[in-house]
Amino acid sequence: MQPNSIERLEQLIELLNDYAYHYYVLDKPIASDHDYDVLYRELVDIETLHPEWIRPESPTQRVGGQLLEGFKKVSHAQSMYSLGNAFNENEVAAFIERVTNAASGPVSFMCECKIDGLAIALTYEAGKLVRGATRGDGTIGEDITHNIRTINSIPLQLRRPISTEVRGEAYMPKAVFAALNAARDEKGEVPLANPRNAAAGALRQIDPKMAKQRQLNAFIYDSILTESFNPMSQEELFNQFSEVGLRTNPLRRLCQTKDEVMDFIHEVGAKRHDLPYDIDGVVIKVNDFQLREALGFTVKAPRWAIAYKFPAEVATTVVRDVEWT
Ligand SMILES: NC(=O)c1c(N)nc(OC2CCCC2)nc1O[C@@H]1CCC[C@@H]1O
Repeated sequence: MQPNSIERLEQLIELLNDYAYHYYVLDKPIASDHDYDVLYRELVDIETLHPEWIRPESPTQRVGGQLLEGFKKVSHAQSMYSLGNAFNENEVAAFIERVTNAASGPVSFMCECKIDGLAIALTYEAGKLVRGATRGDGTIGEDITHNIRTINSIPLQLRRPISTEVRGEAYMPKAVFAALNAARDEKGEVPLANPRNAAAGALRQIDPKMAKQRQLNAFIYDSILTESFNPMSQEELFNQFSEVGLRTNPLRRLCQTKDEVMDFIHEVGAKRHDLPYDIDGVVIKVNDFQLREALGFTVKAPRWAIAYKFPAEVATTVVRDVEWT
């Protein structure tokens, strides 16, 4: 294969995107940073020699050059629903009872961490990322493709050439939030209030270079054009997401009873402070898609899911000991 050939360019894109999948999506690197950097440099060199060969799915294209004036509006093909809330075990029990009464047999529930970030919608055509949008009011969002592309765990090209729209949560990892605030403190700048606001600010940046600096991450949890996926359940949908290269949160559990749901809620609640991301609860979803179909939606939210919210935390303000002179 010729060194500066289009075949070599295509091979490098495939290789580098595969390395990125293992590193950012599976969190299991298969190449050293050095090896990645050497190949990345080779790709940049070929693209510099032949700019007409540059592909949108090339890893060198994550940070675009042109700045937008503003954000285009996006009307969601299917509403991005919100979730009804449950604040205690009784309300969880009531949800489970209501759903079980509507079912013809035992119901299983997929329980997921409720990531405290921003809902996003990603559109892929023939496996290539063509659009990223905010939830907005659930019906109309904003086109933030240029910033979505800077999130390393969101593939620019799926591992299967499918066309679909998937939904998930973009968030700022706690460690990134702490580092950004330390840097701002150094410069005497006002600190960011919390990771959620910081992520919202990042996705609203006009300049993708600024968004990239915010080092956001994302988990995918839903899809609306499921003809590309043919899942019978949330469990299967998560497995199919992984197969095509989409990142999902492994901290989830399929539960058969209210007690198992509550056990998961208590376990996640106990480890909440050690998680690398902020959560504000647990989302409890009917696993089976046929039962979801039967239950349907209210105007605002699905009848087949509920968000158990953790009690608001008491902000412990540390009062410094005053040196009495
Ligand atoms: N924040 C989350 O981690 C989360 C999740 N794990 N799963 C869902 O499922 C959707 C599917 C249909 C209705 C809710 N939604 C989530 O967050 C939503 C986005 C908008 C309102 C909720 O925060």
